[in-house]
Amino acid sequence: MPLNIFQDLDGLPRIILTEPTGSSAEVLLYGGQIVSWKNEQKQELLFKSSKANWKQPKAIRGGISVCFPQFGNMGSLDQQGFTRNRLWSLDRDPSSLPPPDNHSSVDLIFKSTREDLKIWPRSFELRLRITLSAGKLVLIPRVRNTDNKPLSFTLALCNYLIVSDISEVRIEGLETLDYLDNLVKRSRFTEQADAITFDGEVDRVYLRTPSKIAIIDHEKKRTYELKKNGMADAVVWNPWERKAKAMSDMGGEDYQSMISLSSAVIENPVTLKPGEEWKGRQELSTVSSSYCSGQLDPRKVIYGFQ
Ligand SMILES: O=P(O)(O)OC[C@H]1O[C@@H](O)[C@H](O)[C@@H](O)[C@@H]1O
Repeated sequence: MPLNIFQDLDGLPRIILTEPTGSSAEVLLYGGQIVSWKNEQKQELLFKSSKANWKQPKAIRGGISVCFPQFGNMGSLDQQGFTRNRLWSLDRDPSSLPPPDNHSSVDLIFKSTREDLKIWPRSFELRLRITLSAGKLVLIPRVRNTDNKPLSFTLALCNYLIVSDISEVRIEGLETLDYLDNLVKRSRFTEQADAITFDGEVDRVYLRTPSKIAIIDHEKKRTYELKKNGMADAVVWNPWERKAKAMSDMGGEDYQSMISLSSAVIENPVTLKPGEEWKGRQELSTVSSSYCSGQLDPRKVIYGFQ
């Protein structure tokens, strides 16, 4: 059965993915952005700002967006690159990946237009496969160098997740790692805490992280697991109150119910020879936890101990 593409009231073509247990996801062709992921109980898992601007050309504040070919302001392009602010297409030939399941998977592609080539004169194909299954959302980004010279890029899958209260959330899996602190001119530090907790603005690029990171939300009794391959780094961001209030597309109190944890390749940019392809993978899932004074051993979540 073909994919359903809806043109909603905002005029943004969107694709709805569903799967038998009742979970669903919504994907916009604009930016290849995932704007909704609901679990079997129809609870939304992806944060969207209460002041999200659904008008192009800016990406919507929230969901999951692909920042390419530049992370943040680490280059001459606009913040987070330009592909999140462009219209993508359905990829009818996602060759080298097995055929998608039409209900629960979609393949998207972005290729630069003539105008884009003026901003970044490199020829490439950026692909994204989004697959929904019971309790899981899997993203496979791919980049092919279709130019006749080498292509270098940084990339991030910027995930905005809903949490009950940011002050009560812990991130496990990043302890003892080095990070670049975007709030201190990207200075390098080593994480000293047992877990990342939040009591103010955080904007850090953790380097060479393990492939599994957990966000433990005690109040919601929910743990998000992020598993990633091909993307060595992870970005943790929460703007906190002052910055949130200064942002035109973020509600002043929204920072309390979100955490942004991104899979990224930043420290060592990818360089592709002509014709070469890079592939990454990110799997997001939730584990419900009945955490109560130490019942949940976070090491089980991270390392899978029984
Ligand atoms: O406002 P943007 O471009 O979507 O970026 C939001 C944030 O995204 C994070 O990933 C970056 O680390 C932050 O530095 C940035 O402020």
